[in-house]
Amino acid sequence: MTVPALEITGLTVTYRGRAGRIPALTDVDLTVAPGEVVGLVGGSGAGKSTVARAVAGLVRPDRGAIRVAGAGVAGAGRAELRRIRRTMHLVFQDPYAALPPTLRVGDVIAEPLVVHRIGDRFDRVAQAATAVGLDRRHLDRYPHELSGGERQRVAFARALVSGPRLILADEPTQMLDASLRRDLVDLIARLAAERGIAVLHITHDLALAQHGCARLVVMSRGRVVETGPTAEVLASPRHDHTAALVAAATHRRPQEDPCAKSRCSTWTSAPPAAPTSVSGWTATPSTGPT
Ligand SMILES: Nc1ncnc2c1ncn2[C@@H]1O[C@H](COP(=O)(O)OP(=O)(O)OP(=O)(O)O)[C@@H](O)[C@H]1O
Repeated sequence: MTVPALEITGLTVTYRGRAGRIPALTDVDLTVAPGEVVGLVGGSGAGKSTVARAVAGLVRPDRGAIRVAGAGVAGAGRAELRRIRRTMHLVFQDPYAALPPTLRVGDVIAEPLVVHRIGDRFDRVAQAATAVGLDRRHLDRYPHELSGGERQRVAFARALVSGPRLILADEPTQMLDASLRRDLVDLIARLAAERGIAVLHITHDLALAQHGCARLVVMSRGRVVETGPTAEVLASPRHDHTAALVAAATHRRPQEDPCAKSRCSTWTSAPPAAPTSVSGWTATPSTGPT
């Protein structure tokens, strides 16, 4: 049997702060297979981001098990957690805040290679950039010199560069223009299919989930209330919360349907060819960081 890229069982998380105890997750079960894109949907405060934070080891669960490609996250020591983190990557919703502004894009993408002491940096960065459809000339620019859509592609190139088994994408389309959202979802689906990367895609947008996620996990108030193939869940929701989400999404369309705009297919086409002569990150490998 294939080992799931992500397997969560009985995950329970409580935040403790000045406001007291806030139960964020209760007995959450969830799996993502290699190459599968699973949409994690639910209303605001349902606990979706807390799932991603717990998987990344950023919040400590009260109980439950989290396994990434078979390795346990909860209770892992620092060295083991570091090793597990090499196999997964988080992409956040805000491509403006997530990228270090003082680094050139090539160095931004290379960061995980530096952190995890992985060699062949020049080639890996160039391959990751090409995979997300970035022109190599972007590598010498700074994040503020890119559009929002390009920055989010940089975020995905950085996620890809160390060869992860799992990408946790927390509302990655949220800050993008509607016309670019579906392009990003197509990119995620392609990366999963071509590279066998498992993706947990957290989103509010059911139209995007329908387009890019094979399976949905629906959360409400810290619990998983429904899960199943996306088409099935959306066509005949079994839980009231799912039905309400579907009704709200149906009501919003078609004005907010990102597919209504003509730029939807931009990223689905072949990535642009790399230029042959430029400087810095795009120069010969010997001048690039290693
Ligand atoms: N750092 C924190 N300290 C205390 N409570 C928190 C913290 N982060 C989140 N919460 C609470 O935990 C619950 C789940 O929050 P979470 O951010 O996981 O939900 P979400 O489904 O991702 O919401 P959204 O879609 O609005 O981002 C909410 O009640 C939230 O107020």
